[in-house]
Amino acid sequence: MTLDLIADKGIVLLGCGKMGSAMLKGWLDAGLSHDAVTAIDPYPSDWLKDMAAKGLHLNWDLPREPAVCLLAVKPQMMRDALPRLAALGNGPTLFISIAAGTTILTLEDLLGRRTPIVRAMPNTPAAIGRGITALVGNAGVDEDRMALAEALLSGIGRTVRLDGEAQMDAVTALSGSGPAYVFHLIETMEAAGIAEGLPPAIARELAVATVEGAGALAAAADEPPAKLRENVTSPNGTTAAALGVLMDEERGFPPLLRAAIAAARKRSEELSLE
Ligand SMILES: NC(=O)c1ccc[n+]([C@@H]2O[C@H](COP(=O)([O-])OP(=O)(O)OC[C@H]3O[C@@H](n4cnc5c(N)ncnc54)[C@H](OP(=O)(O)O)[C@@H]3O)[C@@H](O)[C@H]2O)c1
Ligand code: PRO
Repeated sequence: MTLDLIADKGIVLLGCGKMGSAMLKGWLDAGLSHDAVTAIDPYPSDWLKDMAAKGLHLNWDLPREPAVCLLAVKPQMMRDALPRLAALGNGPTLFISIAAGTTILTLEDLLGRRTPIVRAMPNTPAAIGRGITALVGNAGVDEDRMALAEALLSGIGRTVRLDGEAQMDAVTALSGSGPAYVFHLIETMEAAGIAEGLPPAIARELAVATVEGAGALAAAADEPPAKLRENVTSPNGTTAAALGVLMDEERGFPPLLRAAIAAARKRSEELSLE
């Protein structure tokens, strides 16, 4: 089973907001044909309407037996929205849900127990092909369908297979929500630079390029992030002065990030019950 199957039988997106659009943009940029895509969204964005003008099927009838249905509505909307696709359950169509918290069991209840379902957690850098998506399948997902899900999701970045669904709440808290933490880091670095006297445009450029470069170096280097941090830190220098604040075990990054990611994980668990 390859991506040719998607080109041939089509892909349906249920919900095409921020994350659905980020993924769709990544696939279209990677060469997926517009007319292989059916998007269902009650209030389509201008971007989605532009894609429809290029051949995407917007709020059309469903294809008879699409290769994939991507479920990208909010978790709270899933029970209202999913019956629209229920006729495709218990068949060959692979369902991929990216909804935070919504469990495979809930999706099986709505679509049928024999439905092949992959639960996946992507992140928004997917829009430029630099996302990372963790995925796990139910018993109906054979190796061919898992490979199809990985091939599709690797079109928008990296993929990682989980050992079990129980890991998904922690993944959501770390990499699903994670880009927001990094964007907030950029915002606060920029604001701190301005407070120290830099013009706003220069502070923004320095903050974005520093995070971009450090992320790329961490991804490319053989050394762990701790060694890369040490390489920046001259004895009794400027970095050591800053890290004295940031690495404080009471008030620095370690307790702050631990609390933030625990809060996100808890919220993901709660969403499974809503
Ligand atoms: N954003 C992220 O970074 C991210 C990352 C990983 C996973 N996720 C997951 O992705 C899902 C979507 O999140 P999002 O941030 O993209 O939210 P979003 O921007 O609100 O997108 C959801 C889309 O679904 C539409 N919708 C609402 N009811 C619908 C229905 N009955 N049928 C079809 N479409 C319907 C919404 O339209 P209206 O706006 O008009 O209501 C909206 O365009 C969530 O389950 C979230 O947990 C998000
Ligand atoms: N955005 C979704 C949320 O905030 C899920 C991960 C990223 O709930």
